[in-house]
Amino acid sequence: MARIELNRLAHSYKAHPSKPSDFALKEMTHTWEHGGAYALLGPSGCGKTTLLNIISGLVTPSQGAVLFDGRDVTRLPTEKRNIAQVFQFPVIYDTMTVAQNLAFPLKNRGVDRATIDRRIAEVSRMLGLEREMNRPARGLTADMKQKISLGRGLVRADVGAILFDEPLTVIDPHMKWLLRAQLKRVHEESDVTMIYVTHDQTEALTFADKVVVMYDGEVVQLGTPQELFERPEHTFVGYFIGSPGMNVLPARIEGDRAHVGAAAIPLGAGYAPLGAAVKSEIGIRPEFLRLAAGTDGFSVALKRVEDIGRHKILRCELDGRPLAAIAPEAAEIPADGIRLSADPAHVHVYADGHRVPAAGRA
Ligand SMILES: Nc1ncnc2c1ncn2[C@@H]1O[C@H](COP(=O)(O)OP(=O)(O)OP(=O)(O)O)[C@@H](O)[C@H]1O
Repeated sequence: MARIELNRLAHSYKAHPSKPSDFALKEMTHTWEHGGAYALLGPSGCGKTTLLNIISGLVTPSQGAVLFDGRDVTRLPTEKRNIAQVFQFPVIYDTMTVAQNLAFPLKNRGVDRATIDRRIAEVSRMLGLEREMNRPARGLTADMKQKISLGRGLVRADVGAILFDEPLTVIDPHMKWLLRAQLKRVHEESDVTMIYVTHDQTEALTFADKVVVMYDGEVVQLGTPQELFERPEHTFVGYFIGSPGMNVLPARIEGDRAHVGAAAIPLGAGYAPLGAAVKSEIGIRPEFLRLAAGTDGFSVALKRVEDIGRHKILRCELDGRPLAAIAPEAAEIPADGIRLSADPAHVHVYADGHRVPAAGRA
């Protein structure tokens, strides 16, 4: 188990970085609690692998420190950090059997035979590899090889953290679900800190207790799946998480009203003026919009209705911008124009992408 602290950490691959865009990782300070299951989530190029490699010791950061349980490990090589790693593609020995591959990290550290046998039996059961144990790794499918890689990551009981870099990329979709559920169970049983890199929100939300959302070299939010859903701290989080993502609309904020074109949308509380220089927007998740009766709410142009079984997605436009709303499966959708209303407690205000706290609301 390890508590991982990132202290004013930043990294540039350039020798002489001079501007923010030279940094693959912009300055961040975070503590990741021991025993937590964290997912690093973000689009390609946002810096996830760079951050993971700094934690594992493959990359030395150009600024700041990494501490494991209070000990500065910034300049320690990977093998001195007491971590296990699982990469995107299988890293196994083709000439060894499955059992020998699983035993390798333990044998390497001089663990006794009885413990090795017990651990590889546990891990093989967990991953459904029992029947393959005596087969040579060569010739196994990519799926199977990656399971062995996962097993090698999980086999040591003494590691402080296990780092996974998109470990299920080569696994077929059905098996992905099973393995993710197994990893979650392993985490619950072992209490080891796990950090799991992915660009897939489903993978992140089903695996992690805490999701670290990265965008353009920054951690834009670190929160539980529910926090990311209910209170996105950045428009990117709102847009990236959820299906469909949060509606983000340019808006003029006046006290407790947001004006989008002709629509005046009530906010949950009053806001101080944002200033003319900032890009002011509101964010409303489709789940918090509903069909309004009579003259309630605001008028939108309905473009199409998608029936996805559990509910309907109303694809609308407000002031020429797309706006999605979720309606119950049984809802009658009027053909002659619709009005929507938003739950004011779930209308967020953003200045230059960052959520603005309301006066009187956290
Ligand atoms: N060894 C390197 N040398 C120079 N630039 C690099 C190096 N590795 C990554 N970068 C750059 O740093 C930025 C962050 O890359 P990184 O691989 O950390 O992102 P990522 O979120 O893991 O992306 P992906 O999901 O595609 O792996 C990108 O602009 C990338 O081009």
